[in-house]
Amino acid sequence: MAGEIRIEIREAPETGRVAFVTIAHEARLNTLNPDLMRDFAAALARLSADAALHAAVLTGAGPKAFVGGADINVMAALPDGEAARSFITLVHGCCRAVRDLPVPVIARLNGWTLGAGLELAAACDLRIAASHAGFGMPEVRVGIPSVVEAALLPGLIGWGRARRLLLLGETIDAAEALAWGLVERVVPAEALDEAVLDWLRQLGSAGRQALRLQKALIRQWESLPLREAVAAGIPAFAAAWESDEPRRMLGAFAQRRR
Ligand SMILES: C/C=C/C(=O)SCCNC(=O)CCNC(=O)[C@H](O)C(C)(C)COP(=O)(O)OP(=O)(O)OC[C@H]1O[C@@H](n2cnc3c(N)ncnc32)[C@H](O)[C@@H]1OP(=O)(O)O
Repeated sequence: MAGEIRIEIREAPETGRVAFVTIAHEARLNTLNPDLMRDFAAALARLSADAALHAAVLTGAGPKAFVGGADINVMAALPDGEAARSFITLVHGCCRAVRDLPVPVIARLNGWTLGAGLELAAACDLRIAASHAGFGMPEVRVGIPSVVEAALLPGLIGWGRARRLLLLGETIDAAEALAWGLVERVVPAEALDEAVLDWLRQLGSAGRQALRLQKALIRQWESLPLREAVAAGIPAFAAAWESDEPRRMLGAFAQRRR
């Protein structure tokens, strides 16, 4: 089936080592089919093992879409519930692979971000959108519920707005997505790469181990009751001292103050 996953590793002193992951199925708005999803999850699993990686950027090929959703033609041909279960497990596997990447992942939303595409974006740690991008969960309009990582949406935008996306199938523009908290930044398309670079530089100036510990802790905070979420921070803080990063970076700060 058409489409591919492109991985490019770029390394620069101000950003550290960064993986640029592109979902490339431009003719079909980078929609997700089973082969593409298997390749995506496998590629991200390989990236997870890269101990020198500092951050990742996830985007879609071309100017029109980040990901236009799961492939409707494939879903229309699913013969039964068992096949549907396998298909949605692949979608979930892609979102989980993003969440499981131990480094911060920036979603570079270069256009339509719909259905499974919005779930992938929600699975990222930071979202930046081009001003022409559009967002929505049109599943109910094609007779299916929004499931798996759609469950992240209420945490981002609240239950009322999530219901507007999930039940009304509303499509919103980038300005509204920013106002709702669905994305963290919106810029004109021609400024998208510079804005991504700006975030990568900020991540690049932070400790690699600290970012990894922070991402893992945020994931725990998302699912734990408050008391356990707070307690989970203590071993995470202690774990930071397993490398020389805190001593080195705290020491450098103290040195500059002197
Ligand atoms: C478990 C997860 C489920 C889901 O994700 S459900 C959500 C699925 N997504 C959607 O419902 C969006 C469907 N697409 C659209 O409504 C439109 O596209 C847009 C409004 C996003 C863009 O419209 P325009 O700019 O006119 O582009 P275009 O000509 O419609 O699309 C270019 C090519 O992409 C194919 N395509 C678009 N979305 C999908 C899709 N989700 N699955 C399969 N193909 C898709 C089209 O058919 C066409 O292809 P061709 O030129 O061969 O006709």
